[in-house]
Amino acid sequence: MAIKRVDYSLYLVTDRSLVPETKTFLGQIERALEGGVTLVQLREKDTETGAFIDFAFKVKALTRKFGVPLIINDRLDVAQAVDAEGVHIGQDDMPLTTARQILGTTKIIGVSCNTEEEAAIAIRDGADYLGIGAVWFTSTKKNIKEPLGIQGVRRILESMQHPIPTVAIGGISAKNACELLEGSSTGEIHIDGLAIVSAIMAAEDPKAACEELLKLIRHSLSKVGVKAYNTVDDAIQFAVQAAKNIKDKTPMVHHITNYVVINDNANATLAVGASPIMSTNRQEMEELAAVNGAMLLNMGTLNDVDAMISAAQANSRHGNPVVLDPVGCGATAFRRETLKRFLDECKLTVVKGNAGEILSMAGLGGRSRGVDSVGNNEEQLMVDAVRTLAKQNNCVIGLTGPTDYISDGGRVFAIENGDALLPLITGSGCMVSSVVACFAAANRDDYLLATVAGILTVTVASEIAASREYVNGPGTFRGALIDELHNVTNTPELLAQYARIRTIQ
Ligand SMILES: Nc1ncnc2c1ncn2[C@@H]1O[C@H](COP(=O)(O)OP(=O)(O)OP(=O)(O)O)[C@@H](O)[C@H]1O
Ligand SMILES: Cc1ncsc1CCO
Repeated sequence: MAIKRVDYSLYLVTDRSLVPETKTFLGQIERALEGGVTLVQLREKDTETGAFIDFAFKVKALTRKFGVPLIINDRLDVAQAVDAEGVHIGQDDMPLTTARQILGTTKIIGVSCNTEEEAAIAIRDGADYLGIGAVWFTSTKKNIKEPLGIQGVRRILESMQHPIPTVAIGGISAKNACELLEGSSTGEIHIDGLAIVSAIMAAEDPKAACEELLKLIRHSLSKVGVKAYNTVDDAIQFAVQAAKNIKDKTPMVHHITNYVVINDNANATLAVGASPIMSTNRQEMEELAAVNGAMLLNMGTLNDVDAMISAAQANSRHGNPVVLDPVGCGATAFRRETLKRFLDECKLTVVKGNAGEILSMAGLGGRSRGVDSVGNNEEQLMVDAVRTLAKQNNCVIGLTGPTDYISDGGRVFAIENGDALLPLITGSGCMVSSVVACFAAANRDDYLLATVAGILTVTVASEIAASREYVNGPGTFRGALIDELHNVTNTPELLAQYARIRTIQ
C-alpha cells in the first residue's frame, strides 16, 4: 500500500483454530474488518506454503478493500508472494536486519519483545513497531515466559530511549483493554494499540466485538493524550508547518505530465519551494527515483504508459509518494483502461481529480465531460465517492470543484476556498496535483493532511491572486497565481488566515 500513517489501535492477529464451528475463517476476518480493525496479521503455524499463499491472497483482497495493512507472521516468502504490507517476526524467527535487507524500507516490520533488552535491540535494528507481550497468560500461545502484566509493559515503555509504535498482546479483551492502555501509560509514552486474537476470532459476532473494542481503545487512547489529527485546527496547523517543510527540504518532484500544462506545473513546483524534473525518458526513471521526493503522473496527454508505470513502481520501491491526476479518465475506453492499469499495477499514494473524474472512477460515470469539472453535485455523493474509493484503493482521494473533498477512507475534509477564475485557466487542476505532490514529498507522515495542505495552498493563492488590482482576467490571473503560490508558502500563516475548511463525519 501507499504507506499512510499506520493506525495500530485495533490489531487483529488471526488463529484459525479458534473459529466457531458455524463460521468460516475468512468470514470471521471479513466481519472483523467491517467492525473496524485497523491492522490484520495472518498467523498460520501449520499450513502448507501453497495453501498459506492461496489464503493470504484472499485475505489481501479483503484488507485492500477496507484499506487496512496486511502483516504476515514470520513468513517473508508469503508476505512477498502476496505483496503484504509487512511481516511480524518473533525472537526465534529470522533476524530483523536480514528481514529488512530482503524486504527493503517500504515494508512494515514488527518484532515481538518480552524484555527491555529485546525492545532496545529491535529499535536499534530498525523495527517499525514492537509487539509487547505476553501481557497475560493466554490459551493461544503455549510456551510463553512469565507474563508481563500491566507493570511489565510499562517498564518496557519506560526503557525506550527512542520510542517507536507499540502494541500489547496476550490475553487482551474488552474486559481489560482500558485498564491496560491507561495503566501502562507513563504520561509521556503509551502503547499505540492492542493486538487481539481470541476475543475476535472466537466471537460469535466479530463485527460487534471489534466495534466495542475500538470504542474502548479510542476512549482510552484519547485519555492518555493520543491525538487523532482529524480536526480543522489539526489540518491548518499541519498545512502551515508542511509549507515550511517544503522550503527546508526542497524535494525533487518528478513529473510525467501533459504537454498542455508542463511549464505551469514546473513553475508551480518551484514557486512552492520544491524542485521540478519533467523527464519522460525510461532510461533515467530508476536513477531519478533514488533521489526523488515524490512522483506525479498526469493522464492529460498519455503517451508511454509503460514508462509511467515503471517510474511509479521505482518511486514506490524507494518509499516515495506517488500522486496520480486521472485527467479525463472517464472520457475514452483507452483512458479507462489506463486508469485501471495505474490502480492495479502502481501503489498510488494520492489520486486527485476533478468531480467528473472521481465520480467516473467510482462508477458514477456519464457525469464526466472531457477534462472539465461537472460543477455542482450533491455533497453526499462526493463524500461517499471519495471515502469509498480511498478505502478500495488504499490511498488518499482528492476531488476538486467549487468545494474540494479529500478522504483517506476514514477522515473526510471539505475545502471551500478557491476563486471562480481557477476553472478559466487550463490545467489549474493539474497545478493542484503538482503542489499536492510537493507537499507529499516533504510531509510523509500524513498524506491526507498533505493533500489538504496542497489543495488549500492553491485555492488560497487563487483568492489572493484574484484580488490583486492588476489582475483583470484569466491571463493576468495565471501569472498572479504563480506569484501568490510563492508568497503564500513563504508566509504560510496566510493559509491559517484564509482557510475555510470543514470536517465531515
Ligand atoms: N467554481 C469554483 N470556485 C472556486 N474554486 C474552484 C471552482 N471550481 C474549481 N475550483 C478550484 O480550482 C482548482 C481546480 O479544480 P478543477 O476541478 O477545476 O480542476 P480540473 O477540472 O481538473 O482542472 P484542469 O483539468 O484544467 O487541470 C481546485 O483547487 C478547485 O478547488
Ligand atoms: C486541455 C487538455 N487536454 C489534455 S490535458 C489538458 C489540460 C488540462 O488537464
